[in-house]
Amino acid sequence: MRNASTPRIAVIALGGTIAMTRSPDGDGAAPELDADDLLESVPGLAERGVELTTHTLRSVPSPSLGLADLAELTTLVDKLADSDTDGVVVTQGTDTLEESAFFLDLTVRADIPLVVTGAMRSPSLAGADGPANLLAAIAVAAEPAVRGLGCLVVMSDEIHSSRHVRKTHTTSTAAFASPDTGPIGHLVEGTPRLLVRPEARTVLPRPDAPDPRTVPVVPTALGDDLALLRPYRPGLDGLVVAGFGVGHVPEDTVDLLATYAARVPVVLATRTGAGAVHRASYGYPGSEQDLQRRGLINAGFLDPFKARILLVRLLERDAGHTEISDTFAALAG
Ligand SMILES: NC(=O)C[C@H](N)C(=O)O
Repeated sequence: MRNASTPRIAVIALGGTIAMTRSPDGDGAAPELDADDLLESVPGLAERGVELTTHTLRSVPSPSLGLADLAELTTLVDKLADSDTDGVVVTQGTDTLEESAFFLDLTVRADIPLVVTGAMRSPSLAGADGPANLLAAIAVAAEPAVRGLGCLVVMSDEIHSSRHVRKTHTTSTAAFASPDTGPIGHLVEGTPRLLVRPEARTVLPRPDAPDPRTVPVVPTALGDDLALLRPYRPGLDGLVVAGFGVGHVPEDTVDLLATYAARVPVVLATRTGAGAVHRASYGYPGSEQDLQRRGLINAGFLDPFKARILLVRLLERDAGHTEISDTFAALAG
């Protein structure tokens, strides 16, 4: 019989480097390992006093994950929470981990501890970080104090809120950081210690069936007149512009962006990697003030890729311009 005080943690594997092996013929690493294999590689797991269930939902590199996969993942997490699961750990590739985590934060109904983790080094490399990250993630998922905090990311013994965390390095095992806030906690001798609480989460109801939307992220670049968006492309449902600095674009792209903003939601984020888009610091054509006067929506602290996830989720439920800008204002800071 199950001991009622033993936390019951579900581990859901999606693939990624944490689950990759190298083929003997010299090809690079590719996902092979399932959730059971991942747990077998974790030293000290038996002493953690948790009961584990495993689910291998996908076995893909994370660049190939899609919103339909995340919708299915959300359904599974909510289903597990409705059974007797106390916490959930999702393992996936690190390339898109910050987007998945934010999607889950916006979408999962349940308020059980939910943690996403991965690895920068595959199991066959010296100093593979997957087992330590998985052990730490399980410890956080088993921690009742993180209940209700939304989806968290645990990497390198740091606990991050999904709203602020970013992959900031291509290879370092310390690739994950929250440039605007720092980590919300750490693992100290294997035990989660929360230092601050993340901002309250917003949960957006899910549509009954996946309803894909076409929303590209378009970065600005010196001398680029956004030719890819010309002539006007009616197939786009929305746009996220990753502008310069606090939210700027070249003057010769302003009319084009205003044309889009008159028809579809256009969100203004920053390509800098940290800090918020401003509202009224600059007043020249192409400044953040000019663009917001022309209908662009301020992404606040949300980076362009998370802004896209939020916009897609809002469009999926047919939110209008006012609801979209109100949600961004409330959630993006
Ligand atoms: N470190 C990783 O997991 C990178 C890998 N390309 C992935 O995202 O699946």
